[in-house]
Amino acid sequence: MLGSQVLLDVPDGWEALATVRGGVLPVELGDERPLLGGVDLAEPEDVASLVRWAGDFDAVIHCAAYTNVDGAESDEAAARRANADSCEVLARVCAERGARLVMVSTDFVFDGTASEPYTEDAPTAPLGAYGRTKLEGEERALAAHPDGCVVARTQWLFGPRGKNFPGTMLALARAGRPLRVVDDHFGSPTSTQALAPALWDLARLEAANGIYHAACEGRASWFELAAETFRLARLAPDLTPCTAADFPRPAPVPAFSVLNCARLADLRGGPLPTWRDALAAHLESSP
Ligand SMILES: NC(=O)C1=CN([C@@H]2O[C@H](COP(=O)(O)OP(=O)(O)OC[C@H]3O[C@@H](n4cnc5c(N)ncnc54)[C@H](OP(=O)(O)O)[C@@H]3O)[C@@H](O)[C@H]2O)C=CC1
Ligand SMILES: Cc1cn([C@H]2C[C@H](O)[C@@H](COP(=O)(O)OP(=O)(O)O[C@H]3O[C@@H](C)C(=O)[C@@H](O)[C@H]3O)O2)c(=O)[nH]c1=O
Repeated sequence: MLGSQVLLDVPDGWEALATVRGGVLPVELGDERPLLGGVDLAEPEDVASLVRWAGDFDAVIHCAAYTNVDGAESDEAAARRANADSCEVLARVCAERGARLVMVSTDFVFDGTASEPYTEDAPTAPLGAYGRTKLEGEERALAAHPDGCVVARTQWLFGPRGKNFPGTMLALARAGRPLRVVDDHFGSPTSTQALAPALWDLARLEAANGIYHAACEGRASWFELAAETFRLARLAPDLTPCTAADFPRPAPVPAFSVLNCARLADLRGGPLPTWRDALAAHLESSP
């Protein structure tokens, strides 16, 4: 989901090369976008060949990951490979080449017991395998490339391509399904369209270093996000709030993971848009 948006938002003066693991390219991006298939980013040989083939580069924005939060509980090794091994492989290559690495991470590195938005230096304590392996990726990337690695932690992503919560809600509602949605977990829904330019800034701005929280402004429960999605889409499904306990899932997840994004706003001269504005823009462009 996010990687395709980053590729669509290449800033003026930059050229980008994107990779996918399978041979199938996201054709809707257009044939002219430079995409390379068959690259496993956790495989040092694949990355070494890629770099030999691509030549000099200034930065890598690492969006690939194992994002099936529940699936990671029963296959942590696969999650670790995608979420941690790949970060170290890329960090080593970037360090050798003097290039910057921006790696995308998650609010799930926190345990969700806070009551105020998490700052970058708040203690991490992931509850499940997805968050644990993402945190390991952060640590291994920063250790391998201390002077040139930037970690961008984001959360609750939605966007025009790929599986995302507002899209799931719209599909279920259009299928006429009654919906019960968790109303006691809170985060900041964030659009890939708002986030991608911020990731490019983290890659471009020499002043950027260390960890940044990068999410849309404002907070919501999943229920509030569903309700706003239906309001904007002019749908009125049978929607009922429930607790997380009413909606059991394999992975333990944080109840409150709102991120304090002041550090990124200082760097860029302003915050990302509110999640409500970002959701409206998303639904206007992909109804
Ligand atoms: N979605 C969300 O709500 C959030 C996401 N994030 C982070 O943002 C980033 C982007 O997430 P999102 O766009 O949702 O991810 P997606 O799940 O949509 O896409 C992840 C991509 O990574 C690829 N991938 C996985 N392992 C490898 C590998 N070893 N080598 C090459 N490619 C690989 C997958 O390929 P394949 O199809 O072959 O498996 C897939 O195309 C991730 O780092 C994620 O952890 C952070 C917070 C929230
Ligand atoms: C489909 C459905 C989900 N839910 C709840 C379950 C869950 O708590 C919440 C969101 O469901 P998702 O499957 O989108 O959640 P999940 O995949 O856990 O979302 C997370 O993904 C990873 C990659 C991140 O990094 C996080 O920031 C976060 O976005 O909605 C309902 O309450 N009712 C429903 O009908």
